[in-house]
Order: sequence, then C-alpha cells, then structure tokens
Amino acid sequence: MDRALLVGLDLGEYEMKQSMNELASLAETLEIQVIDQFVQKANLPNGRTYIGTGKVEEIKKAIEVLDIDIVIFNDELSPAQIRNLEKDLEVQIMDRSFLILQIFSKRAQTKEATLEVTLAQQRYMLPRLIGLSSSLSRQGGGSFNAKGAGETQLELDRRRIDANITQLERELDKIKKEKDTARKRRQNNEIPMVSLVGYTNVGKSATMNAILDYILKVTDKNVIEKNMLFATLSTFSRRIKPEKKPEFILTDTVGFVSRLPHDLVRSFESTLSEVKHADLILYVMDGSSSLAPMQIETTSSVLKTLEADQIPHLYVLTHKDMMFNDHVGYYHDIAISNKSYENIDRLVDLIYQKTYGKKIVVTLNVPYSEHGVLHHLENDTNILSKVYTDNGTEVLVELYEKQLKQFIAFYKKDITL
Ligand SMILES: Nc1nc2c(ncn2[C@@H]2O[C@H](COP(=O)(O)OP(=O)(O)OP(=O)(O)O)[C@@H](O)[C@H]2O)c(=O)[nH]1
Ligand SMILES: [Mg+2]
Repeated sequence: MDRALLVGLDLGEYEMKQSMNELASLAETLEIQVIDQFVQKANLPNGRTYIGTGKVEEIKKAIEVLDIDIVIFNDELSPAQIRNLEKDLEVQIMDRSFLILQIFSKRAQTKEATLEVTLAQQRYMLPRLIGLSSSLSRQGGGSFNAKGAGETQLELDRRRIDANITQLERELDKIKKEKDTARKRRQNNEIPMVSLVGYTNVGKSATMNAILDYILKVTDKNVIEKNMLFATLSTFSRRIKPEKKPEFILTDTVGFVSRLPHDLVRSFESTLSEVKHADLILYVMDGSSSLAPMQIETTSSVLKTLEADQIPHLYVLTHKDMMFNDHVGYYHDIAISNKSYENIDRLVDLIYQKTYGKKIVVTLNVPYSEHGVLHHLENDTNILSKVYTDNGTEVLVELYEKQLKQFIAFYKKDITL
C-alpha cells in the first residue's frame, strides 16, 4: 500500500478541515494510506510550487522520516507546479483532479464511462506531458533535461494524445447520437423523465432501489448502492409503472464532488446528457450529514455548468431514520428513509404531481368499438365506476391532469371542482 501525505492550501475559500477529510476519503478509495496532512494558510498560491518554499522543506523532511511514496495536493496544480514539486520532493505528486480521475478510471464499467474517463485523462495529461515525461525518464534512468531527443519524444507523445482524443470524441459522439434517438422516442411518447442528482454517497441509488422495491416490489432490477465515494459511474434508467398509474422513467446518475475536474465534467457530457434532458430533477441530500448545504451548493453549480438549473426540481433528504429529531434545518420538499421506506410513497406522489399534474376525476364515454381504450384506462388510471349505456361505456375515472390528453376524444364532463 502506498503511503501518502496530504497537502492543502487554505486560501479562505472553503472549509478546510472538511475538504481535507474528503481528500483523505478519496485517497483511501484508491487504497492509498494517508499518513499525515499539512495545511498552510496563504493569500495566494505560490506560482512555482503552490505552497511556500519553507513548507516544501518541511514536507521534504517528513517524506524521509515517514517513508512517504506520494504527496497529494488538495487542488488542481499547474503543469509547472507538478514538475517543480516532483523535482524538489523526489516522490510522486498527485493533485485532486488526478486522484478523482484515477478513481473514475478504476470504477468505470460501461463502455461509455470508460471512454469518457479515458478522454478526461488524456485531456488532463496533454498540457502536463513535460512533468509526466520527467518522472518517466527518471524511472528509465535518463535525464529529463536532455534536449533534442526529449523534445522529439514530447512532440510524438503530444501527437499521439491528440489522435487519441479525436478518436475518443468520435466514439462518444456515436454513443451520444444513439442515446439522443432513444430519448427522442421517449419524448415523443411523452413519458416523463426523472433524474436523481446529487453529491456522491448521499443515497441516490438507494432512493432508486427503494422506489423499485417499495412501489413495484421489484428487487432483481436494483442498482448498486454502497457506502463509498463514486459507487455509481454510469446512468441507469428504469421504467417505473405502478398499478393504475401512468409510467415514468427514473434515472440514477453519477455523484458529484466539490471541485470536480473541469475535464471530467466536460468528458461526461454523454452520461450527464440524461440530466440535461430530464423533465424533473430530484436533488438528493443526506439529511443526517452536516455537509448537506455544501453538497447541494456543489450540485447546483454542476447543474448550472450543464445548463440544467432551470429544470423543475424537488429537494429530497435521505437518511430520515438517522436524523435525531423531526426538526430538519435544511430546506426540503420531502424527507425519506431508504431503510424503513418512510415517505417513499409520498415521494412518488410528489413525482407524479410534478410530472403529470394534479389528480382529477372525469367522466369519459368510450364507444364499444374502441376496444383498447378501456384496457388502457384499467392499466393507467383509477376507474371509480363503469356504466354500460346505449352509446358506449360511461366511465368515471380518477387520473392526472396531463393524462387527459390521451383520452380527450372520449371526454364527457369534469367532476372535480
Ligand atoms: N440509514 C440509511 N442509509 C441510507 C439511506 N439512503 C442511503 N443509505 C446508505 O448510504 C450509502 C450510500 O448510498 P448510495 O445510494 O450508494 O449513494 P449514491 O448517492 O448513489 O452514491 P454514489 O453512487 O457514490 O454517487 C449506502 O450504504 C446506503 O445504503 C437512508 O435513507 N437511510
Ligand atoms: Mg449511486
């Protein structure tokens, strides 16, 4: 197991302790052992080494004493900073972005996610080739200062990465087009699409499973839920069709983390396109965590980047079973438990209200020639009564406002007032 030191620069921009703890969890996700951490207060990062010269010296000593293999920085470093730090500290240097990219790369399971992570990694590497090639050449015993041969190699590497990026973009574009077609088909059918969105490890997948299990009594189609960062790296969509109600598509998505590498958000366009085209977004937060406000802020800012911040949404707090009292300080539309399933039915009701509108009761007159319609009504609405008349079946039904469009030809009168 690699032994690491964490280093953070406190510029007063965010809560440092919490951010360093998160960095430690990210490192542990990659099975890196965190031995110690250093935080320095500053007004500005040092252009050459990110942290100040004195701090570099202090860390160098710690590296020797503690037998450290890697130093991980809680920010994205410039290519020059990585290079200089590698030279000064003589161990592997990682920044926050690199760490997150590594986790995504290890976890990616679908072809789409694998392509996206690889693309993000290549985009991240391109401007940093000099630093990377320096550590490669050091491993090979050569000197990265050697001009000529080194530069040619660099140029070759750059061209190879450029070609890779083009190829990956092309493959992803193909997948995106296929998904666009599938989505258009669903949109034409007017099936609402609902996306679960939020910080990593807040309970998005668990909410999906709870809905599948509690409402549909389906357990074999569950998605993976785990107490770890980035358990989900692909979007999974499931059709939700309770008895006597219309259907909607529920999508579980990749979790966010604060300061997600820019390259990653850009590369996950295809996966996150699901979110961009949703009819309703469920902002999922862990109601038992003091980090909920920070998590929701991060989520909102990523959604803004995706231009998805104007989509109708609901704030959903999970872990209701772990909240110590009913007084919840965070703004929310509903608090649920994915363990006891408390309020899962109410969440589903809210989803219907937001996507299909309010419930109404109407009388429909269905001619006997329209065989399919009664069957459709039985499946998708709540039939209150049926009377067989000379002109056809007169049905009193309870349904959602937006469903009426499908049956408007048979509309007789509105009972709801
Ligand atoms: N007690 C309790 N645990 C929950 C609840 N919701 C989720 N969990 C647990 O919290 C952990 C994280 O849940 P996930 O559903 O995997 O979280 P996620 O948001 O999908 O995380 P990523 O896929 O990593 O982004 C799991 O161990 C869940 O079982 C809840 O309401 N109550
Ligand atoms: Mg998940």
